[in-house]
Amino acid sequence: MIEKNTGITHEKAVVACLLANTEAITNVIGFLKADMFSSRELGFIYKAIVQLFEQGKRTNYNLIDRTMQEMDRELFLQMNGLAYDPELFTMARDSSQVTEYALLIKDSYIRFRLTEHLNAVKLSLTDVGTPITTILGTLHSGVDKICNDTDTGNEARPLAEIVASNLNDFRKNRALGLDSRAIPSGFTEFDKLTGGGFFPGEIYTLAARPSEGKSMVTLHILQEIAKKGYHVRLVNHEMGDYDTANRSIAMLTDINPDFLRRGVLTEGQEMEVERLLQEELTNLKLDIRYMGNARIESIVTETMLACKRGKCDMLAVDYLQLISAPVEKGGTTDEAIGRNINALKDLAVRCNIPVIVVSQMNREIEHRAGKAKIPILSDLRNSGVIEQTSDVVMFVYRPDRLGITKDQDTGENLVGIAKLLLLKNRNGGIGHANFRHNKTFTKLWDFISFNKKKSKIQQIYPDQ
Ligand SMILES: Nc1ncnc2c1ncn2[C@@H]1O[C@H](COP(=O)(O)OP(=O)(O)OP(=O)(O)O)[C@@H](O)[C@H]1O
Repeated sequence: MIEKNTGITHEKAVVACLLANTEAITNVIGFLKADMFSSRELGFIYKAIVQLFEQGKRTNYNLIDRTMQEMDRELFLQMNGLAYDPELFTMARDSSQVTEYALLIKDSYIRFRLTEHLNAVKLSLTDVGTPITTILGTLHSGVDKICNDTDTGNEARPLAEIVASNLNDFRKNRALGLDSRAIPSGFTEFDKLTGGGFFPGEIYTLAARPSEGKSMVTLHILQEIAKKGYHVRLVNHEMGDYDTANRSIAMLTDINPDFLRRGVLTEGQEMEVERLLQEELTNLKLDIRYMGNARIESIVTETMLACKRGKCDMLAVDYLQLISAPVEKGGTTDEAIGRNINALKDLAVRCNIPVIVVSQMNREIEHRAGKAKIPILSDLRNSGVIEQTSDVVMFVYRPDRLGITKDQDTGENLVGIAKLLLLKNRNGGIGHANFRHNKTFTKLWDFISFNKKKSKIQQIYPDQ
């Protein structure tokens, strides 16, 4: 038997959590449906919240009220909108419990549907005229329907359905004239190695020694991708918007970063920034978001909303260890960071976008003998779980920063050449991809096209 009051308490708790915390919806939307609520009114509020989320809108009380009015004015007036139950705004709302409560609602709903169904079957048993095979058939089909309606035990999809959806994708990509569904990084060697660049649904961990250039490489890649018309998003935990923008200016103009840091430019430099704004940045869809040590739920929700609005083809997070990672009782920091990177992987899959996550390294490499200090996978900080979850793990490696100016095997000049070392690639090749940088690492270039235009660039940057 369903205990109606217990059910209502959970329903109230879920709605109260969702009203208080807009991010909590991402925890429950995958399995909780409005008709699972036994309270018509609470189910209605939930339905409005879901609709807003599907439209990519961040919820607030006014918006929910308005949406409810639009959805069913009669019911809205009957219950007096969100004012229906003032307790919703005052009851204790521990949003960490929202998934648990929502699962209890789903559980109650299935029990309720099963009870209804079994009662009907029981009744037909008393009718000796109904063949037993019919009764058994009804029993099975009813249980099947409940499972289908609630996605219980039916989360898997038939292979044929998935292949058909892939086929649609193949056709769309060919019609668009694409070589690969991956988003090209702007580094030709990297794209060649990976089969096209960054693949939707995959997570790319980018690590390096301190100040080796992780943030610069990430920003550069996002800029190059945005230049191709993609809408990209950088969530920054380390650098404020002002500094990120200054790095972009330094990358895209010839203004010395020291001037930008001081915040005072010459009139000529101001004109250069003005030109940059008007000619290159106005239509560049690169969104920057400083989030300090925000919780992973905030990053996930904001990104999901941006994706639903068609405003996020790719996400980069700089950097993993600065995302808030509360350690559970008896747990470890590694487990907490593991939960964060798993949530980012899930986000990449659910939104079907590539996610770059910048990560720190541990100090092991500094203790290794020899000059080369070439990173290995176990140099990743919190390495186990990061390595397992990431589809690709790559390191920025700058030999000239270690005083290595010539390749020992090939004799190649390494000054101004950095490498992306791909040490893990679940679905593609591993190896290294070169790129170019100037002496101060304020500008990066594709290795291949740089070589073609080398003489021109050398006139401007003689250190190359
Ligand atoms: N606009 C700029 N202003 C100052 N330094 C810059 C700028 N652009 C590039 N650099 C140089 O690039 C180097 C790499 O910086 P970046 O922040 O990308 O490294 P990181 O590996 O992300 O660093 P951290 O370990 O601090 O996270 C810096 O040491 C700095 O010398």
